[in-house]
Parts: sequence; structure tokens; C-alpha cells
Amino acid sequence: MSDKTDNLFAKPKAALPFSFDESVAEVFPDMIKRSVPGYTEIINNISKFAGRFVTSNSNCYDLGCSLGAASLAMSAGIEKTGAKIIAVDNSSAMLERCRHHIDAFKHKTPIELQLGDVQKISIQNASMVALNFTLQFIAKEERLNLLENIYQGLNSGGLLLLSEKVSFSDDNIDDLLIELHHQFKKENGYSDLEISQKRNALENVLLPETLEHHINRLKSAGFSSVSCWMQNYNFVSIIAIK
Ligand SMILES: C[S@@+](CC[C@H](N)C(=O)[O-])C[C@H]1O[C@@H](n2cnc3c(N)ncnc32)[C@H](O)[C@@H]1O
Ligand SMILES: O=C(O)C(=O)C[C@]1(C(=O)O)C=C[C@@H](O)C=C1
Repeated sequence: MSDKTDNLFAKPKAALPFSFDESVAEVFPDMIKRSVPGYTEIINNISKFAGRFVTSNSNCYDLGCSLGAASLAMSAGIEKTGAKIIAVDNSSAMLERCRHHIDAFKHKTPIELQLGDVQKISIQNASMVALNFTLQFIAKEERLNLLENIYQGLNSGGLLLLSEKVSFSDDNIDDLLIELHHQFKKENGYSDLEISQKRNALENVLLPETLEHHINRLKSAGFSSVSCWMQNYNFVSIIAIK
């Protein structure tokens, strides 16, 4: 089945803040692939990280799971027995579609879906946690608390994979990488109007921070080994090991 094309911002419309509602959930696979450079590569590598880090009889968490792409990737990569994946999202439109999406794919590790706020869940006996483009939607002052909660729920040697859209303290670099990201979107078929309307909708909703800020905060949360393992323009993916 092919993904439904994202044309949500194709016509001039009133500037409402971006939200993960039914209209976004319906086109999400197409939207994220055409909007985030390196997304497919990150998903493919989540399988590889799961193969290395997920231990027997432990839990894996996919926080802000949307349609469950990271959960399915973890499931595909897990080599140990008795693991369980817990996928959490606070958008009922996303979670409803996630259920169908996951059922449509074979997965060997059980995936439990939870409708809820990732800031309120309890994390226990975890060997891997994925925060794949979710932290950027949480209020900045609440991010350390969430990372500390993840850290305390991870077993020793456990992995947090954090992917984010980032900003740069150097204005020249920031402007250049935003322009290259917009060029990537144009090459993927988005018009100037779509790009600018979505940019306005994401203003004050998706709050990027610098890579250095993310790395320092992960260290403050307790993680001993932290590194960016992938960067595509202004999109990064970071690994943090307890
Ligand atoms: C960009 S999407 C994540 C993409 C997904 N992880 C993937 O790999 O395909 C962000 C998701 O985070 C969810 N989200 C944002 N804030 C949340 C919160 N406080 N609690 C739970 N989910 C949240 C949104 O509903 C949305 O589905
Ligand atoms: O389209 C953009 O500019 C984005 O920032 C992409 C982005 C993201 O990074 O989460 C924003 C919202 C949608 O969830 C999908 C992708």
C-alpha cells in the first residue's frame, strides 16, 4: 500500500499551530520521509542498535511513537528473547493508526501501545529507549526531567537514541543548513508556499536547541557515553549510554 501524499500546506490557509491531529496522522509516513533528511537511515539503524543493546527479558520504549516506525525497527533488530516494546504517544489519532500500522507488519517482539504523555510514564527495566524527533515538542524547561526519568529507568549499559531538529549558535551555519533543508524539501516536491506555511505552523511548537546543549544535558542527566552518530543538515541523531 503506498503512503497518502502530504499536501496539508499546499493551499493558503489560516496560520494555526502545528498539531498531530487526524489530518497529519493520515499523511505522516509521506510527510516525515519528505521532510526529514536521513529519517529512513535513522529508522534502519534503530534495528542495528536494538540488535546490540536490547537484552533478554527487558523493556524497550518508543516515546512519541507516531505510527510506530521505531518500534517496528526495534522489533526487527532484537536478537534476544523475552523483550517487550512499549510505544507511547499522546495523540489519539496517531495511536489509533499506529495500531493498524503495526498489525499490518510482522513483528516478532510484542508491542504494547499506551496513549499518554511521555513525561508521566514510568520507565522500568529498560535496555533501549527511542526518542525519535519527540523531545523537540516538549517544553524546554521540562526536558531534563524527562531525560532523568529515562536514565533512572534504563539498566546499566542501556541505550537512549535521541533524534532532533537542531539549531546552530553560528548564524551563518544556521541560515545555510535551514536553506539546505528547504532545498531538500523542494527536491521532494514541496512548494515554497508549503514550506513557508509549515515553517510558520511549527514556530513555537517545535523548539530546536543546539547539538552542544543536547549533549551537555544528557551528561547532566547522568549518561556517561554520549555522541552524535548522524547529522544531515539541521537534523541529528545522538546515542547516550548509561
Ligand atoms: C515527529 S513525531 C515522532 C516520529 C516517530 N518517533 C517516528 O520515528 O516515526 C512526534 C510525536 O511525538 C508525539 N508527542 C509529542 N509530545 C508528546 C508527549 N508529551 N507525550 C507523548 N507523545 C508526544 C506526537 O503526538 C507525535 O506523534
Ligand atoms: O518539516 C519540518 O520542517 C520538520 O521539522 C519536520 C518534522 C519533524 O522534525 O518532526 C516536523 C513535523 C512533522 O512531525 C514531521 C517532521
